[in-house]
Amino acid sequence: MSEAIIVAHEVSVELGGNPVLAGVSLTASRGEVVALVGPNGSGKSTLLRCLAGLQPVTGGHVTVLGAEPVDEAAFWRQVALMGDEPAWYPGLTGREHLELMAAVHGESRMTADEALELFGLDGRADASPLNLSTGQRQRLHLAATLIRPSRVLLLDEPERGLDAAFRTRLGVLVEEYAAEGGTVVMATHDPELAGRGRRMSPTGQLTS
Ligand SMILES: Nc1ncnc2c1ncn2[C@@H]1O[C@H](COP(=O)(O)OP(=O)(O)OP(=O)(O)O)[C@@H](O)[C@H]1O
Repeated sequence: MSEAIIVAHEVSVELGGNPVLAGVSLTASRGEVVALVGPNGSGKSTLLRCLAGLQPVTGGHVTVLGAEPVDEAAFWRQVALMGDEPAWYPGLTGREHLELMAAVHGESRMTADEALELFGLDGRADASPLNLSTGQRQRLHLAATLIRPSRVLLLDEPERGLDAAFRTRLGVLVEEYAAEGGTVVMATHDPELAGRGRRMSPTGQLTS
């Protein structure tokens, strides 16, 4: 039996007095990809935020890497979260953002130039992220998330803005991350991407 890296046990969350998650359980092991699927508003992002220690639970419990997730530096050194678009640094190019991530985290999984090539950004490496297209900015965000070492990858709709070819490549990258021993939980509306992992729904209903 593989090592359980993420355990959510009967997690409940209320937001604004409304139940958003009602007794959701999830386990993700080392080397596993779990895809959170379900309609808009079903609680995928909320569950991811619980796993990231950003959303307190009203019932149940969560452990990540054997401890309760906490919004602290030691936790984020092991856990990479890709959610909403980050605030890009004014005056830094795309390449410089990647160099910054690689330098700060150390032992990066690839160089900035390798990441630029892998994410199809080599032609726009010296542009400000703000001057990239929506899909190019999403690729840069993914590159910045995947260049750094981590043991857990939490992705919230990573396919947003990506063209079909790159969505397929993203699926391969996620599988490779897991094959290297990482654990991935990703919320997605893309059926092909969801098919890369074990599908589960925060409502417990899998429609297809
Ligand atoms: N701050 C908040 N206060 C009250 N309700 C909230 C808040 N944030 C989210 N919700 C509600 O919680 C529910 C779950 O939202 P969540 O963003 O987790 O869904 P989701 O499955 O990720 O949706 P989507 O597919 O649209 O991204 C929704 O009904 C949403 O309206």
